Amino acid sequence: MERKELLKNSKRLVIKVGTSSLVLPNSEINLRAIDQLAFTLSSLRQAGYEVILVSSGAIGVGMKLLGLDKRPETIAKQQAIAAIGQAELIKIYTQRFASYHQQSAQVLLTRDVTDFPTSRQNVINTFEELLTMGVIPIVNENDSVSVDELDHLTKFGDNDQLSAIVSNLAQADLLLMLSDIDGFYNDNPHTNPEATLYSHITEITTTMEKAAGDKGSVFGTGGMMSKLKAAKRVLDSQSQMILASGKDPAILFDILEGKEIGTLFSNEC
Ligand SMILES: Nc1ncnc2c1ncn2[C@@H]1O[C@H](COP(=O)(O)OP(=O)(O)O)[C@@H](O)[C@H]1O
Ligand SMILES: N[C@@H](CCC(=O)OP(=O)(O)O)C(=O)O
Repeated sequence: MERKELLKNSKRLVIKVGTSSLVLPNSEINLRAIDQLAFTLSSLRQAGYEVILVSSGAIGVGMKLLGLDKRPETIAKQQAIAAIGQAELIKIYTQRFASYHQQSAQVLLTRDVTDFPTSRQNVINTFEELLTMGVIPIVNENDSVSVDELDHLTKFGDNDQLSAIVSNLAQADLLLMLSDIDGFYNDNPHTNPEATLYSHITEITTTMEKAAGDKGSVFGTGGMMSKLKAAKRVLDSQSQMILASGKDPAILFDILEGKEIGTLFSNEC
């Protein structure tokens, strides 16, 4: 089946952007990318799509505000930095979305909230209400309070997993994962120039898992393996995901028109 055909009923979208798309290599906030993202998502909303944004960047933006060039070791410091960065990140998003006449909202989640049935249902209800109101929810992990303890695990792991969980909660038709790379290759293209791009994957195989290497930037936590894990969640819930470059967010217009961009993960073939 053609890409266009596979995507034709995709109305409810979750878009995930990683830190590498939001923070420049020199640690400055990538205001151009945030503005273009706000423009693109506002346009899609106005064209009738329902849009949820899962945005990383709290720690990256917090580091920039404090003038740090590497992540502090202690959890307490990382959580404090996330609190600083998240507030600034949302301030920038709110301003940029408002300039395109688009209302946005902040939803911060921890894993226990999405695992426990009553609070899970409340999250689902919140997404439904916001989408009905035409609002774009901006979701991140509540990094400042989430913990990774054996008897009390409230972290998602990373935002790739969070975006797949949000897609599932909101019953999204399509997860658009924007990364610093234009798709999934049979080897890391940064170390192997011969690597070739997968354009459509129906099933995650062990060969693919072996080809998925580590993350490419100092700010993020995901890496390609984490994107494959997210894709597996999406395929297991009979939904679809596209991994593509976040360099120019306007790429989303072309993707939704069905152009062969990035890697499509879909059970349908
Ligand atoms: N097989 C692969 N295909 C594509 N990228 C890969 C692969 N293996 C490892 N990578 C690395 O994964 C990076 C993308 O993951 P990550 O750094 O987590 O991105 P982001 O911060 O955008 O979420 C790429 O830039 C690349 O260095
Ligand atoms: N919640 C963290 C993001 C963690 C994460 O997964 O980052 P990334 O790999 O850049 O998507 C933050 O906002 O800094």
